[in-house]
Order: sequence, then C-alpha cells, then structure tokens
Amino acid sequence: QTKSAVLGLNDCGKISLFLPKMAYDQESGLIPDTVILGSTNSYYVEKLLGEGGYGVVARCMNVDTEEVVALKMLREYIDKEDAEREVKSLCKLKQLDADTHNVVKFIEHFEYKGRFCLIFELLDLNLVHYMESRDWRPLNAAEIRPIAQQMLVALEGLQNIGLVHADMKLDNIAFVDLSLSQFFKVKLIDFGCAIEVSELSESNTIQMTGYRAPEVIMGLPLTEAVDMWSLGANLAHIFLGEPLYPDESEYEQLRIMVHCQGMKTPDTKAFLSLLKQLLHMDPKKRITPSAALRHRFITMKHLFVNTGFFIRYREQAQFLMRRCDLRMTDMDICTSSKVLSSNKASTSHDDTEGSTDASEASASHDDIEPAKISWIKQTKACKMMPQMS
Ligand SMILES: Nc1ncnc2c1ncn2[C@@H]1O[C@H](COP(=O)(O)OP(=O)(O)OP(=O)(O)O)[C@@H](O)[C@H]1O
Repeated sequence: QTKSAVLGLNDCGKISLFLPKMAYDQESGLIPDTVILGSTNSYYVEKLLGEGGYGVVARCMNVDTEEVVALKMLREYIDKEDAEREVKSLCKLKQLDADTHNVVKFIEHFEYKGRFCLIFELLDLNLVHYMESRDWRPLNAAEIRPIAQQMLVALEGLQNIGLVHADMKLDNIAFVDLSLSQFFKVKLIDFGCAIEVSELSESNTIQMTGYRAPEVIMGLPLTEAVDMWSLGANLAHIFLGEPLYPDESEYEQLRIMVHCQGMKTPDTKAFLSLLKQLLHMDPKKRITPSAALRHRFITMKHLFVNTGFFIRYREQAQFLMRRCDLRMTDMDICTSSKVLSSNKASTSHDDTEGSTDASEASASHDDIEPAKISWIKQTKACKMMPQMS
C-alpha cells in the first residue's frame, strides 16, 4: 500500500485504487517531460495514459529511434518476485507473433531507480474507456464478433504456449488504433497476473470478481478454461452494457432483455449459444478457443441465408470483421456460394454446440471429490444457462 492510496468504487462499480494527481506523479516516477534511462534505450515521457494496481503507464518516445511506445513503471510496493514473474510471462509471450495473435507487443524491460519498467507497443483506448465514451450503450452482436474472434485467437495462442492470462477484463482489451480503418482491431494487454498453466493450483485466487470462473470461487482444480469463462463474462458485459455478474439474477436479465426487446435475431441466438458454452459451469466441458473459433457466431455460417435483410446485415457483419484484417479462414469460405448449399447439409465443424471439443473434453471427474461433484451438479441445475437456448 502507498501512503496516499485510497480504495474506492470507479464508474463501473469496481473497486479501484485512486491516487491524488501530484503524489501519483511522484510516486509513479513517471513525470511528463523527463527522460527515463534504460539499459540500452532512453525514453522521453510525453504523458500519462493510465494506471492500475500494479503500475502506471505513460506514452513515451525512444530518444534514439523516435519510436513512440507505452512505458509501464511498476509501483514501488510491487515485490521484485512479482515483477520478475510478469517479465517472465512477457518473455514467454514473445513466442507468439503479437500481431497475428492479438496480444500486446512486448519490446524490452529494465530497472530504473529500483523500479521495473516494461516497454510495449503503444495502443489506444481500452474497452472500458471506449464503453464509457458511448455511455455504456451496448454493442450489438455484429460489433462484438470481431472482438470475440480476436480474443479467441489470443487465448488459443496462450493455450499453445501454456500461459493463462488470469485477468481477462474490459480494461485489459485495448484497441490498436481507433482512428484507423481497422476500427475493431483489439489486443489483449496486462500480463501482470499471467501464470503458467502448470503452476495453477486450487489455492490461486485469480481473476477479478465478476469475471471469476466458478472453479476458482469453489477452489477446484484450475485449467486455462478460466480465461474462457472470463471472456464470456466480458462479452456479455459489452452486450448488456453492464456487468453480467456477480449478481446471478443479471443472467435472467440478459434472457429477459433479449426476449422482451425482440433482439433474438439469428445472430443474437448464435451469440448466446457461444456465450452459453463460454460460461459453462464445468471447466472440462467449457468450450476451447479452437472449437469456439469454429462456432457459427464466429464463422457467420448462419447469416448465409438468402433474404434481403440478411444480405445487408451479413455485408455489414463481414465488413466489420474484414476491417480488422482477421485470420478468417472459415469466414472466407463462408463468402462463397458453397456455403448456401453446405448450409443444407450442415457439418459438425461450424457450430460446436454440444459437439466436438466441448463435449469430448467432458472426461472424468476422478480428480474432484464426490461432495464437490454433487455441489457442482446442483449449482449447474440452478443455473439458467438452459433458458438461454
Ligand atoms: N500498451 C499500452 N498502450 C496504451 N495504453 C496502455 C498500454 N498498456 C496499458 N495501457 C493503459 O494503462 C492502463 C494500466 O495498464 P495495466 O492494465 O497494464 O496496469 P496494471 O497496473 O497491471 O492494471 P491492473 O491493476 O488493472 O491489473 C490500462 O488500462 C491502459 O489504459
């Protein structure tokens, strides 16, 4: 804790750390118009961009190359061990191509006056800022799709390198450049809580309340599926314009909103179908990133129906996806007339509901005590997931 830190509720109703401006500048060590000397590069601090419990982030310019970057200086009270863990996760992240996997590009790190400094590519507003700028007016399914697809690709990449983000929240999804034509191009940021999947244990209290997977709350064995749950809760948040959890009745709210306001278009149904599988109570049955990328909400197979409305809607939906320049093999296939005929003879690949990876992964519960299994079953029965279908 810092001397002047105050905990309070932010605009989203979440607990945040507030620091008075002047003390914050001094404490962060990031004072505009000063230069931070790194081991190989020096950075001119232009302006402060954001802050969190772990660090303060500023827009900086590499004095030699004039490259504009984001510098995150970890707070004074962060243990060296924790700082080194974040650096270790970021080094591991370098195994992925940051642009194709939609994760922030990590450039370098160094210590400055005993504080860890991490240098990243400069990104734009995060999803909280963006939603605030539109008064939390919900995004529609077509707008959510490119964000969902990119985050699934990111989580698939993390799964491949055995890393769990463990802090998927709207603050940690940032636009690449809102002023560019790639409007919905986003990246996953903040690997401060990331953990190797092999190091996950039941005692880990990871993820933020509201995005926390049930197995974390219940102290059950954890896997990378925790990130998929959080992604589901995040997508529901931007679809509703308000958080889905922790109040479970908000789940009912989602159902009623969709039902009463006539929003249950085929695309909304497809979105809810994916959401249901992301928010599966049982992590072993929760959909995987690769299966989710084949879900019809992402591939848009269900939109390839020959009616005037759908043609226009589909064109808009495809436009939003193309603007992000996504790796859309399935979607590209969908653009051909092949899809119209293949719709008739539906395959199991484009909609994974109740099939493929999700159900195959439903293996045994041998490693969970019987009492816990029965508890989960009861909880599952109480959940309103089935009502969403
Ligand atoms: N690469 C970047 N480009 C632009 N802005 C960034 C970048 N990285 C972070 N930010 C901004 O700084 C804020 C804080 O960054 P970050 O989430 O990494 O800090 P943190 O202390 O780990 O946060 P938390 O307490 O939420 O875990 C972000 O919400 C974002 O607004």
